[in-house]
Amino acid sequence: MAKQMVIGNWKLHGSIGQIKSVLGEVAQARLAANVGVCVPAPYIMLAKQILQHTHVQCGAQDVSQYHIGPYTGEISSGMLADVGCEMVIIGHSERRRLFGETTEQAGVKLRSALDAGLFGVYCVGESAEERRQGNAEKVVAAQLEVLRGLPMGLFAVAYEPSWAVGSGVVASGEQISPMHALIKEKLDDRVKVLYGGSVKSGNAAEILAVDYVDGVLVGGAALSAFEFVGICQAAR
Ligand SMILES: O=C(CO)COP(=O)(O)O
Repeated sequence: MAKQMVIGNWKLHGSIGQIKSVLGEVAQARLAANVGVCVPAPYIMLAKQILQHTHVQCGAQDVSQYHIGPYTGEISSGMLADVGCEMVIIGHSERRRLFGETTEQAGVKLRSALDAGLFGVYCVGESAEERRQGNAEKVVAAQLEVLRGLPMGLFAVAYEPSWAVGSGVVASGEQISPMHALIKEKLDDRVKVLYGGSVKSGNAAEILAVDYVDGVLVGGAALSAFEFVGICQAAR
């Protein structure tokens, strides 16, 4: 079986000092897993430099749907590729919920990222209310619609139920496994499906052993070298 993936999402955290100390330790760890770190955009080049002699890839957390032009504040996929960025998270629940990003926009962003040669990490997931109403599968299926026709192998899907993100509540194997199976069934069984939501070094081995889990997308625990390296070491 191909190596499981562990991707860290730093969100709006970090400084030059913190990037140097955490990624410096990650660089020393000689990780066997397929690892990526998605840092805030101003630190991508620094992260690249620190991780240059490792297999750890560097990523961004969002990208513009536009390539070039009068779009103040935007960063294009071409610019990310230009500074050595290798992957990008797209459609994270925080982008959708807090910044009103739509599935259609996320689909355009993903296509733009793939065109620039970036690996896409496309996030899907339901809210607590949507799960309570029995609509989790329907919500995720609708978020997958924009992936139709995309070539496999150039992106992964991250299943991150928003109620598990930053809450300390991890989805159970009984919730994760059928959702990952559904995602593979809707797309292609070769698509890598990662789980995200309160993954820590202490629960990573259990989550990574769940059927149809090809890796994890890690938020808070990615800010600690001890935690993040522990999660990477749990990957098979
Ligand atoms: O949103 C996440 C990763 O993208 C998950 O965040 P936490 O690991 O902090 O729950």
